[in-house]
Amino acid sequence: MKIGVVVFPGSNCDQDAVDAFELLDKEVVKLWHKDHDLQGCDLIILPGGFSYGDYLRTGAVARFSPIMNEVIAHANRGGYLMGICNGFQILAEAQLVPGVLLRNTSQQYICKNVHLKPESKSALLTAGLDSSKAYKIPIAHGDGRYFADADTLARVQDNDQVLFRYCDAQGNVTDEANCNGSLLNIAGVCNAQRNVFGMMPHPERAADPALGNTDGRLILEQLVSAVLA
Ligand SMILES: NC(=O)CC[C@H](N)C(=O)O
Repeated sequence: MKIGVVVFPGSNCDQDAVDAFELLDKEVVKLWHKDHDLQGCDLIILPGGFSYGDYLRTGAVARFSPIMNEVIAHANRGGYLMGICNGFQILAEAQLVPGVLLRNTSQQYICKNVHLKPESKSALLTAGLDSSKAYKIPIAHGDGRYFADADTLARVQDNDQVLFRYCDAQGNVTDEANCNGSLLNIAGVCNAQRNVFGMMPHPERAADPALGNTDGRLILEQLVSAVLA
């Protein structure tokens, strides 16, 4: 199994993603955004950062990077693809996952640990996680407020596509725990086919025991086992 992490101009979490998957003993390569070759990777990661300086809208320019043609074709073939933070914003711009990410209601960039409740029982990323546990994962974003029109939101819920919701440390999904004002506290969603995953929090920044929190590693382990399933 081989993992490819796409590097856009302005990506700043690509090496964190590489390090996190290497800690899981996986083969990881970086894929330059101008390339057209996914190098036979089974799982593609769009990492966090500020691709193209977040100009126009965050993710709006990166969505048109050359490699996105191959990334979209990979997803359409049923290949696994995950976007983290800016990667999630790029997935939304490419309409590979439902909904959009808007400016946080506070109008502030927020950088802190939050808690996540795994939601979807049918998505391989979350089906194996403990739904009674609140996973402590860092966020770092200014544009993380999940929004979708009413029809899309109803479809996402009915179809069990909500991956994570912001909760408190006890696992309660409350308004206070909703750090950025996302609809229904949504922190991550998948596509209807369940092979494309997007989430705002950064599991790759909570994967190394040296950093004192390995809750993110549990999520990345699920991702890897989903690809192997
Ligand atoms: N950590 C990140 O990926 C930053 C995401 C994005 N550029 C934002 O501020 O919303």
